[in-house]
Amino acid sequence: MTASSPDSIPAGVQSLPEQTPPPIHGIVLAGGRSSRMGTDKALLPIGGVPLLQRVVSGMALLCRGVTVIVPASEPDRYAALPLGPEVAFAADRYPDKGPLAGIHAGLLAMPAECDYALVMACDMPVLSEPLLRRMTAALADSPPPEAVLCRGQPMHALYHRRAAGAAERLLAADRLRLSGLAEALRTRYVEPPGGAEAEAELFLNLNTPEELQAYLRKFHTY
Ligand SMILES: Nc1nc2c(ncn2[C@@H]2O[C@H](COP(=O)(O)OP(=O)(O)OP(=O)(O)O)[C@@H](O)[C@H]2O)c(=O)[nH]1
Repeated sequence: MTASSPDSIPAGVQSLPEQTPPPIHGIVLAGGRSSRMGTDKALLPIGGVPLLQRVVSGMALLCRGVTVIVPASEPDRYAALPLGPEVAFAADRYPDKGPLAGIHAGLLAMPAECDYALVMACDMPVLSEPLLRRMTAALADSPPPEAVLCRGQPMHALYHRRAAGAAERLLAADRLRLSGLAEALRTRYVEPPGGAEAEAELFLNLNTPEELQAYLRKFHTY
């Protein structure tokens, strides 16, 4: 290539600019029974703010809009929380089928401008921008993945809106394991930033009073 050839890179530019990552919608699962916690996990006060509100605020900073997925029997469960105008609610279409039903409903409710969603659980207090960047970089693969998971973690993961079809087939067959969704898709796995030892902290979720107490003690967020 000569300096005057039509496809030459202009002087001073070392490489072509990186592709702009596609807009990512945020989906937060907030159904479920919280039976191990004994009280609604979404409303646990962390530093005085309900956990769902904290998760949603973090997602709103990183995502193009956020949808909270609630049980079909209680569509207004969190309507009183001040979650902000960019936050929508959608209800499960398969009641009482667990997180897979929440992912399915979320993917069907995505706005047209986004093809991928970041799926989080309302009981996961840690949202990692470096991990999200690593996952969105994987979307440039050819062919593009239908899901990007950090190791085998089905939450804090990206799913293409097309994954709703695979989720629907699994739900119809009553195959509710979340790992079944990643297995049914063209899934790309990435490593956690900070290495394998960072995984437990990144994917911390608060299921029991003991886990909540340990989290509050560690991060001083009473
Ligand atoms: N939309 C939706 N979200 C769900 C459903 N079941 C669980 N979730 C969410 O998925 C995430 C993981 O849920 P789990 O901890 O496995 O289940 P849980 O019912 O919340 O809690 P346990 O009763 O203690 O098992 C949490 O964010 C839940 O709010 C469901 O049926 N619908």
